[in-house]
Amino acid sequence: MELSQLLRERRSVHTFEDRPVSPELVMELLETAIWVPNHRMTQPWRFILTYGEGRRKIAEAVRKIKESKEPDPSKKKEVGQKFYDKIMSIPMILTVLMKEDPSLIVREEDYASTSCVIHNFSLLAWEKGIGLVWETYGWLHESIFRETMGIQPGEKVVGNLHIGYPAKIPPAQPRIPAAHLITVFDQA
Ligand SMILES: Cc1cc2nc3c(=O)[nH]c(=O)nc-3n(C[C@H](O)[C@H](O)[C@H](O)COP(=O)(O)O)c2cc1C
Repeated sequence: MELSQLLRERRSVHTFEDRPVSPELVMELLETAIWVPNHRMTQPWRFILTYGEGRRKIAEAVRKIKESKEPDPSKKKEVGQKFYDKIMSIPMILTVLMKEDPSLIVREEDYASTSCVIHNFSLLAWEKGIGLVWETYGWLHESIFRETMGIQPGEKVVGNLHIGYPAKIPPAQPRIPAAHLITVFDQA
């Protein structure tokens, strides 16, 4: 597939077939995805790959978080179970972490590079028929989740990528043409 077609046709995918994704394939794609521009070559990223029975760790952590936040005691169990089931319905989750440099400038550059890794990975996956969505829900920053995943102080959770074979591909969301957003200086 032409790169331009791949870029235009990729979508964020939210619902997946009940079909496993090969961890070997994901690792192979990730090895290519990390070839991003990276000022100072800090390579600040780290990844946690969760699938199969491993998903129960995340599902249990989310259950605890959601139960603790539900004010109505009669609804706690139901709400916790809903989020537990949601996590268990996702074939694979890639948690993307980034070392947070004390310098704001370096941190911003590092976040830009890590975002490039994620998008590279997302395009490579799409080329193989695998969909994903980059999720940044609030509970990524809860201590229960961090402890469950062994996330160290000074590591930023950039996102959870929900990965799987798409059950449904959402329609494209329109983009403002770049031509409407560009200022050109071509004369003195
Ligand atoms: C930094 C970032 C965070 C995102 N967080 C979420 C999220 O928490 N939940 C979600 O459904 N989509 C999330 N998305 C996906 C966007 O909603 C999606 O890219 C956008 O709707 C455009 O759709 P498309 O990717 O199919 O073109 C995120 C995307 C980015 C780049």
